[in-house]
Amino acid sequence: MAQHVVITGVPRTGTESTPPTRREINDFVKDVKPFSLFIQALQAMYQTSQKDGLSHFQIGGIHGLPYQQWETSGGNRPVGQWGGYCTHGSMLFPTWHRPYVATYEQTVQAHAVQIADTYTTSDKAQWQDAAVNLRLPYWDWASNAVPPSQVISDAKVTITGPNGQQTPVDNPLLGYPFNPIDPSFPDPYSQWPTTLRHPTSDDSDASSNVEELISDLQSDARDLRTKTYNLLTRVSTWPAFSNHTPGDGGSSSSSLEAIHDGIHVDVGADGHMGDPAVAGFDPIFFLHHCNVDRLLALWEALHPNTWVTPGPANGGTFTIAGNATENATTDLTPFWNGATTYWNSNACRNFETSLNYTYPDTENVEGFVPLNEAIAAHSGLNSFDPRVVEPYLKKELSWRIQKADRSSVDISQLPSLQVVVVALPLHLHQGEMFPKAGTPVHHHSITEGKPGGHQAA
Ligand SMILES: N[C@@H](CC1=CC(=O)C(=O)C=C1)C(=O)O
Repeated sequence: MAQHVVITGVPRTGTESTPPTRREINDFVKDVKPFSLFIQALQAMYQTSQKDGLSHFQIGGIHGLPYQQWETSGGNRPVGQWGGYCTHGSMLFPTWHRPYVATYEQTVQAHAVQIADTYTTSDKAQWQDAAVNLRLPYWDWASNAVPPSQVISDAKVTITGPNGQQTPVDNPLLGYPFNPIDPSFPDPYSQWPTTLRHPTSDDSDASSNVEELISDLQSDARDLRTKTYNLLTRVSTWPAFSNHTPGDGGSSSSSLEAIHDGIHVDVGADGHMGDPAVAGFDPIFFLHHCNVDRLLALWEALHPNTWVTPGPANGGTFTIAGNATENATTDLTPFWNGATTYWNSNACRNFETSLNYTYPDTENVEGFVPLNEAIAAHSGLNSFDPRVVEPYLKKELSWRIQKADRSSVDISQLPSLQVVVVALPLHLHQGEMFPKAGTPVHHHSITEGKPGGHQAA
């Protein structure tokens, strides 16, 4: 038995064929069930004792302060110059944050499942379903530089509670109230009872200056969009993509980490988000990093043959020595993936299968090619009966991939391609003008075993 929390992502239920989608925050806040469950799950994590490894405080504290061991990973004190576990300025910046976000996500979702079980409404099953499918929302700051009011300014948010009543509750997305303020915190963090964005002062009665926050994000909006576009379309090596240490033709401002740094500063200014030592305590950190992970996912899709290259640890972390070399198999501590092993970059490269989530942008794309006319014209069978057509198509159906410039692409270069044949039975009822469609029937044996054909799960 493992003596520590194991990061699995949200557990698979067995009934889902593709993993559920992480959704953009503007869309997410409008969907009553996931939003209500998310808010209540955050409340539960805030109420969990700060001594518990899965409290909001302890997960947030993996990143930087209190610079302590989490879930038995590493020793009693940092081995690198930086006391937190997060890897900054290093090749591992994008991939370290992947299991980190998954840690928060699996904890939120586990609470949501328990909360959904307490609903006494007639649509309880739908609440339970919403909990099973709940994933962390991401804040796509390249499209929507200013997050919705539920994330930055609403003191109260309205949720539908377990009795079905709409209830206004204190908004946990505005900040985390420390309970207590950790004794390791230096000034001014030792003064502030809650996380702050653009704090109005260093005193204990400081508040967040939301107008200033909005104004900073608005002035950065165009820049964020252009930089993100350039990142996806022009940056093509891992050293230049991954982190803000200039490398491989990259610059200190065009990498994923550099763009992400700007958001930290825009959101936090002199508050928690602006300082890696305490940024992980602000709940917006996880919406932001969910988007950083999405950009990694998009970049992976655009550069399927490029991945983590070896590089210096740049000062190290709680567990990584400052002069170490990191690569795709370096342990992403403290994220255990078993009793004695940790996640590494290779293990979480395919996030859909390893951590059980997807993004709207990377979900399966589906297209249909009707075969009726071709079968009628070429087969000479005089029938659409599947028993007649199936053996014919097994023998004759072929496909190839061609680019817009008509050059062909080797099918083995596109492992995700799946061609399947589906028959749609039509029934013409008496007196009706058009036939009604029945249930589609798959004929997987037609394409199975051929390159790009049906792949058994
Ligand atoms: N220190 C970064 C901003 C920053 C990055 C982080 O990764 C973080 O957690 C908090 C803040 C900068 O000044 O640009």
